[in-house]
Amino acid sequence: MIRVGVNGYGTIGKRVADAVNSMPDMELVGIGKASPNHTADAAADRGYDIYVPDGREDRWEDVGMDVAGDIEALIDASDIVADATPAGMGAEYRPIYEEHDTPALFQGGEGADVAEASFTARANYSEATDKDYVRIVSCNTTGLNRMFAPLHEEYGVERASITLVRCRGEHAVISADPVTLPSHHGPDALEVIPDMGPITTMGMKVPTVRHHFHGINVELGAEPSAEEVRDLLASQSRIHVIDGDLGIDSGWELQEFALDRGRDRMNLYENQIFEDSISMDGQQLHLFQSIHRESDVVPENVDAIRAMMGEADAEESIELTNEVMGIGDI
Ligand SMILES: NC(=O)C1=CN([C@@H]2O[C@H](COP(=O)(O)OP(=O)(O)OC[C@H]3O[C@@H](n4cnc5c(N)ncnc54)[C@H](OP(=O)(O)O)[C@@H]3O)[C@@H](O)[C@H]2O)C=CC1
Ligand SMILES: O=C(OP(=O)(O)O)[C@H](O)COP(=O)(O)O
Repeated sequence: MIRVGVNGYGTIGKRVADAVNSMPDMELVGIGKASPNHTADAAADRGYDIYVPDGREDRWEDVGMDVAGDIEALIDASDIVADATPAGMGAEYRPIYEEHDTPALFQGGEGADVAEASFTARANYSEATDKDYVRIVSCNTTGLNRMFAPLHEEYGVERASITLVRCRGEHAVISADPVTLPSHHGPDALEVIPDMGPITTMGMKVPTVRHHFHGINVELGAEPSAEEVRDLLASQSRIHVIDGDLGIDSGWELQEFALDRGRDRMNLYENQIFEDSISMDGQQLHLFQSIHRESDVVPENVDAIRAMMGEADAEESIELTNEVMGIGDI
């Protein structure tokens, strides 16, 4: 059994904790959380032990919530920690993980230099084998890498130009995010698949929630038909090619789709590629895909834990994770 601590129990951490807790080869030691709010209450209801930053115990006791110890106790009790603290805080925690000699994996809000490798299971699982510090790239970059990896293996990705429309749920404006180019996604994709052609990514943000959209243009090293590309992408276990007849064209429809399929927390772990958008013009591939920002990195966390612990190869880990989480059942 791999004993896993999940430090940070927000959007990503709560999903990673549930996934770890459901794996037959893992034991969830507990979760790290700062404030004793409703999310903490829900974690306690799920039976998760809660560890809090040193010095905060009184706040929890004041509202009658049990604390199992401080975060350093969580780190000590764990074989590995999945860090899902707010962007940038993982880098502050890294020296503490090192002091406790506990390997850790980080999320995409951290810079590449927080870890020894950046990770997407489909693309570079073995890069994380026996490493102590690994970064799961962001939700958008994970979605790009899952698409790039089979295209690059089959045809070669000679160059790509991607427009990312990122859901940010903030003010009712559309903005460049950031104005400078490229956004971090292209460089991060190349951290994972370094031998692809230049990748230019342009980020925008819009005031909506849960689902990012990507307008994709990839120049391939061959001229397959749109049907061949469709079949290749549909054969990937973490890509769902949405049948055009289903009438899905928005993040709202995708949320309904997830709920109707009984997905916990509206999770859609798979890239959602719109079948009717897949087009080829010579070597140029165009398509639209959507990424559920809250959940696509969750199976990647599970696989990275196995890779870092040297417990399984890529195929074994991905298959087990998919089976337990119901990935590919839609
Ligand atoms: N949100 C998303 O859709 C995605 C996020 N990511 C990345 O995942 C990481 C986590 O993001 P997200 O889940 O959104 O973050 P959230 O803000 O939702 O959650 C952060 C968690 O960390 C806890 N926390 C705060 N301070 C501490 C501390 N000192 N020690 C331990 N825990 C602490 C928070 O507790 P409390 O609530 O009590 O303050 C909260 O539980 C970031 O790197 C982000 O960029 C990647 C893909 C998608
Ligand atoms: O949506 C996200 O997080 P955030 O909006 O909570 O910062 C993910 O971290 C992915 O963002 P990005 O891949 O566009 O950087």
